[in-house]
Amino acid sequence: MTRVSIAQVSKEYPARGRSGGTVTAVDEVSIEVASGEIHAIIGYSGAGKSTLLRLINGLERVTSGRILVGDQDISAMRERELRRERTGIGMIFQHFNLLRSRTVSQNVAYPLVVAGAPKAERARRVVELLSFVGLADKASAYPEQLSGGQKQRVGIARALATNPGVLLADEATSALDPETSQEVLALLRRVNAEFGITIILITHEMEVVRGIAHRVTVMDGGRAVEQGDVFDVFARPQTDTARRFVATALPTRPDPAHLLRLREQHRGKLVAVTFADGRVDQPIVFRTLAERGIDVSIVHGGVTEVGGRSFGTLTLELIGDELQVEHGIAALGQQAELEVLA
Ligand SMILES: Nc1ncnc2c1ncn2[C@@H]1O[C@H](COP(=O)(O)OP(=O)(O)OP(=O)(O)O)[C@@H](O)[C@H]1O
Repeated sequence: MTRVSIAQVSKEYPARGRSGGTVTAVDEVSIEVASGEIHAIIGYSGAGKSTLLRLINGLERVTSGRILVGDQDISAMRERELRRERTGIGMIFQHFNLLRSRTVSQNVAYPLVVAGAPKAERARRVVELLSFVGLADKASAYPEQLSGGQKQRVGIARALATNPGVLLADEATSALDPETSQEVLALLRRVNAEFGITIILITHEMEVVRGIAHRVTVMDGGRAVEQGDVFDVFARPQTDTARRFVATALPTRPDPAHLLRLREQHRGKLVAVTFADGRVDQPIVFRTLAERGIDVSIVHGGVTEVGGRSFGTLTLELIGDELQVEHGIAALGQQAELEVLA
């Protein structure tokens, strides 16, 4: 069980091409990752995610700020101490980074060889890990004989070999098809649940965050622009970046051009109902309207779930007696966030 504390961390690089200038890849970022938490760092390309991950395992050194992994101050360590500390930090990669000339067993054993573990212990651990990731029958296979999902399972087994307290995942499912991605995410959930391993994953995929993370940090331009429980951040995004991510997972409000088209096609009252606190669910909304004899159709939007709580925005067309529709809207306004669009 290991917590990770990132405090006011910045990383500057010399600007490529220009002399004297610097690029701030990570800008005063603070993230507290509790022991046993799955924390997603989401952002577009160039946001600084990979740099931050490399700072956590000490592959890059901070320009300022402090990073604690457990009680160890990664940002202050010398290279030799760091090498030892890294056995407590596993890492998996988008393109798996397996050794092509070694078998699955040898790949998984590799960190144990580096750590100087005795042969018998290595053999025992490899069997245990391959069975955990469901690849016991592939021990003697070579990476090129495996599917992408199987390669990532080997990557996960290898990352767990030295019993790390923290696992860093760098776009671990980005190279996989959606179904295989879900299988790998399910395996990571088991890694977290069965071993209590803290997981920090970077991704540009909203589905990954929704599917696995407890908490999320949204990065933009090197800064952490939004942070919190996944449900809270996605149900009420505060920044454009977070809003754009939510919109990739489900259609939200119609934009003005779309609203014009909806108005042409639908003669009833158009209202947008937002489910954002996890309490109000769809049956309540539809019942409230049906009780007043109002016909309802969903004309746009979507609702999804995080941790069993639903959020999203539905644009509804309400048709019925004018007064009843007004009453319905008033009643609904007591229960959910509602905006009359037309
Ligand atoms: N070694 C380096 N030297 C100079 N600039 C760098 C270096 N590494 C990263 N950068 C710059 O820092 C910024 C953040 O890059 P980083 O790779 O961390 O972002 P990212 O969010 O992981 O994006 P991607 O998903 O595309 O890798 C970018 O502007 C990048 O060009």
